[in-house]
Formats: sequence, structure tokens, C-alpha cells
Amino acid sequence: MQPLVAVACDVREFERYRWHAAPEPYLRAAIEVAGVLPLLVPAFGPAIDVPGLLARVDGVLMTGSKTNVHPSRYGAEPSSRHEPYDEDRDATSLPLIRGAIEAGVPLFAICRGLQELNVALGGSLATEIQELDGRDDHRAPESDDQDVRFEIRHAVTPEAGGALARIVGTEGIAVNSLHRQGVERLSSRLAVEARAGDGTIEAVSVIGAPGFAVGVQWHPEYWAATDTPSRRLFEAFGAAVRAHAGRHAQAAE
Ligand SMILES: N[C@@H](CCC(=O)NCCCC(=O)O)C(=O)O
Repeated sequence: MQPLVAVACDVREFERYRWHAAPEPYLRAAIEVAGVLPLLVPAFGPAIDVPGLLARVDGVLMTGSKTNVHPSRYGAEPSSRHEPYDEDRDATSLPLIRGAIEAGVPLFAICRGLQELNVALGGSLATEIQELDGRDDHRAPESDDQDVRFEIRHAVTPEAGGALARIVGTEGIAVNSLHRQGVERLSSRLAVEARAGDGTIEAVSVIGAPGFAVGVQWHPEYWAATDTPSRRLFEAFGAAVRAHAGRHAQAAE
């Protein structure tokens, strides 16, 4: 039986409706590589019974997004440099992340998801990091071709002995990059699991988490079927979700 994984939705507007949705690559990687069933959670913020939801799922997957966490969530002043926002997603994802950590539910946070994880635990974000001294440009290549935008194009180095290294090994791995924000002040509850060559934090884990609680700034979902480190991440997440489901089932007996 496929264990259920909660996926917080983005809100988009088209065809005169507001839609709550998640991009297919995350869902495909969840089903086909992690072997779990993604359950889309609409971005209704405080209307969501997070403890009740977490009692019925065995994992949480936070997707990337073009939108940014609203700067008021980490004490910064809003500006056009921080836009676009999705405050409905923030109001849903931040409590969901905190609840998953508190309940020990396996958590995989990707790109915006890593940024939400840091903010949910008291950290802050920098915006337009490509303008910071010594930083590379981590934004997506300009292209209408998604394979080009998500191409693998820079190295990250996993911290020896860390949670990420146990999944992908300690040799440097190559990743894609589609972000203009990054961790500024790292939450005291997070450990750095990998950095890019310019020092950008590229992966984190929750200190003391009983199981899988990892955030990555890149997009393993996009090449999860063919790229070994990407596949290993989703396989490890799936294994953690199944282990949690097993404990769940035992507790229910
Ligand atoms: N908006 C934030 C988070 C980055 C992120 O999740 N990128 C995914 C973008 C997907 C796409 O462009 O198709 C940031 O820019 O740092």
C-alpha cells in the first residue's frame, strides 16, 4: 500500500479561478521513485488541522516555487526585490513543517521548501543573492526549455558524516539551480549538510530529528529517474516514509 505524503500547494490564478496546485515533477518523483502517494494539501492556512493531517500521513514533501516566503515571516521589510509572494502557501507550509518536525514525520523540503524550513525554525533569508559579494548566480538559465532551466550545472559538497552524505556519499555532487534567495541566518535547529563553491548553503537537516528531515536548495525531483544523487534522495525519503508508516500501523494495533 502506498503511504501518503502531504504536499503543500501553491496558489495560482488562471481561467478566472484561484487554483491550489503542485508541479508534476515533484509528484512524479514521489510516486515513481519514492513509492509514495502525494496528497495535495490546499493552502488554507489556519483552516488546516495540521495535527490531524499529520496523524494520517507518513511524510511531508515541500516543493519549490517561483514565489518567495513573505519577508515579514523573518522580520525583513517587504520590497519588490522579495516578490512574488504566496502568503496562503506560507500560512500553510510553515505550520505544517513545524508540526511534522514536532511529530517526527519524515520531511523532505526542496528549494522554497528549504527556505520555508529555515524560516519556520527561526532563520532568515537573503534575496537576490547573485548580487552579494562573492556569490555566483544561482538563478535558472533563461530558456523556454525546462530541461535547460533544470540542467545540472554546479557542484555542492556534502558535509562528511552528515545526513546528506549518508544518502549521496561525501564526494561532491552536481546539481541544478533555480533560486535567487538563500539562507541568510541559519536556524539554530538546522545543520548545514552541503554548500556550493561560493558558500551558499545548499542542504540542511533538522538537528536531533529521529528520521529523515532534510532540505535541499536544488531540484532532485526533476531528474529523479535518471540522476543518481537525485534518485537516492527520493529513495531515502520513501524508505523513511515507509518506516514511519510501519510504526504508525504497529501503534494502531
Ligand atoms: N523563489 C525562491 C525559491 C526557489 C525555488 O523554489 N525555485 C523553483 C523555481 C521553479 C521554476 O522556476 O520553474 C527563490 O527564488 O529562491
